[in-house]
Amino acid sequence: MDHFTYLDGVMHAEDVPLPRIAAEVGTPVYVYSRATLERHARVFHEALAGVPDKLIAFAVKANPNLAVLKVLGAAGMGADVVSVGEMRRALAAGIAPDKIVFSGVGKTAAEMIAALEAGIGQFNIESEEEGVELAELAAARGMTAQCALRINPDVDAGTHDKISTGKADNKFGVPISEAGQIFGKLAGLPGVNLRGVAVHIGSQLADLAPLEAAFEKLGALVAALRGAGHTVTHVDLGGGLGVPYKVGEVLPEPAEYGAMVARVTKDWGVTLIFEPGRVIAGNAGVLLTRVVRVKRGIKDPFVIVDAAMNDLARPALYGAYHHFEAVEPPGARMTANIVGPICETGDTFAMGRECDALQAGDLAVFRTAGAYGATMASSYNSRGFVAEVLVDGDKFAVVADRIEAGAIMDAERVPEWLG
Ligand SMILES: Cc1ncc(COP(=O)(O)O)c(C=O)c1O
Ligand SMILES: N[C@@H](CCCC[NH3+])C(=O)O
Repeated sequence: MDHFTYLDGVMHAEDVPLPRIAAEVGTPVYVYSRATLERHARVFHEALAGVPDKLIAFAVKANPNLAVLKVLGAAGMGADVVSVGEMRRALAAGIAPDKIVFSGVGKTAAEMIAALEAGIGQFNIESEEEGVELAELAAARGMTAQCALRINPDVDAGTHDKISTGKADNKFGVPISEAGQIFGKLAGLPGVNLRGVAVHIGSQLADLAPLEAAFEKLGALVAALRGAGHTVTHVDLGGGLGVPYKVGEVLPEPAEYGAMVARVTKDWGVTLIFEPGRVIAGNAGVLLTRVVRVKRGIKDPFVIVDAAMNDLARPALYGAYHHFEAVEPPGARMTANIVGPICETGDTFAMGRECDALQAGDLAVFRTAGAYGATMASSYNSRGFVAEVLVDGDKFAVVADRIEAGAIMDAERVPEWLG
């Protein structure tokens, strides 16, 4: 049961001390553990031992760092991508095109053409309109796109509203009530081989019941489609398995998820596709930061760190909890507001949090930052982009350079007529 514990991975399983990384690379910096990424890939794979025919495609959006993708690709994973940019990254990391699945509600014609030309394994079509357009693009090129139809099963995943994707009023997939009719229409088009269905109901799921409900609905749909004379060979069950963010928090283990999937799908006779993101990368990374100063507050002091909402957006965006602790715990504790330097009150990681007693200059980490961390960074307040480091036993490498604060990008122009 140690797959996602906090105290191994970057902080303890690797031999490179975080203070050395801070000294050599500077802070803030994301630090990922190769050993933990590989272990999570293996644990997830082993959890699905009861599923004979499968593709596990890492959700690139969770962590598109090239080195991370390379580690996961070498561990046997394919890629779930939602843009041509993610597709290019997966390919550059050596992931074979036929192990790439393209999801997303707004694929442009240019993106679909690029993915057709790259020969990706499957398009997850999110609407009738998209299916018709893809069919035309493929047929015009004498190609056949391998496709699944993404279904919106109208199941409440019980997660944060902003990352729920399977309720009827969410923008994803086609309503399950119309799925049979839309499948029939698209299956008849030249240019597509509609070979299955797909579902993804949301992220950071703390309970298997909504997933099971969605999968049951999908199973019934597969039976109905076959009853109507369609061939169904592939079903994509998406991602969504949650991870613990709080010490001691208990979430469904991958093994429990795998057992449920094997039970629900045992008679389906299809290749199953999985798109895990957070469960693979979340607890394989931390955001390493330094305390700039501690400011007296009316109630609790403000611990001002050099990381901010532009580096780790989840607390500001979803009110998300990230465990915060000193790299070298002083023993003493304090209650503090943990904030970044950005000029918005939203740049707050935690209010009234009990944590290690920290002083200016101390190093600390936000845990569980390997997924939806660096990938959601921005340069707001002209802070530049955070660096990323991969640790592997007794060595480490910078795998994404810091873009310095206030850097003027090649892409930026001041028109001559401004004088
Ligand atoms: C289509 C799709 N697949 C996979 C994922 C990965 O989800 P998670 O990181 O929760 O496993 C997402 C994000 O929620 C998604 O939108
Ligand atoms: N960005 C979200 C997850 C979104 C999942 C993408 N479908 C998070 O940080 O929790």
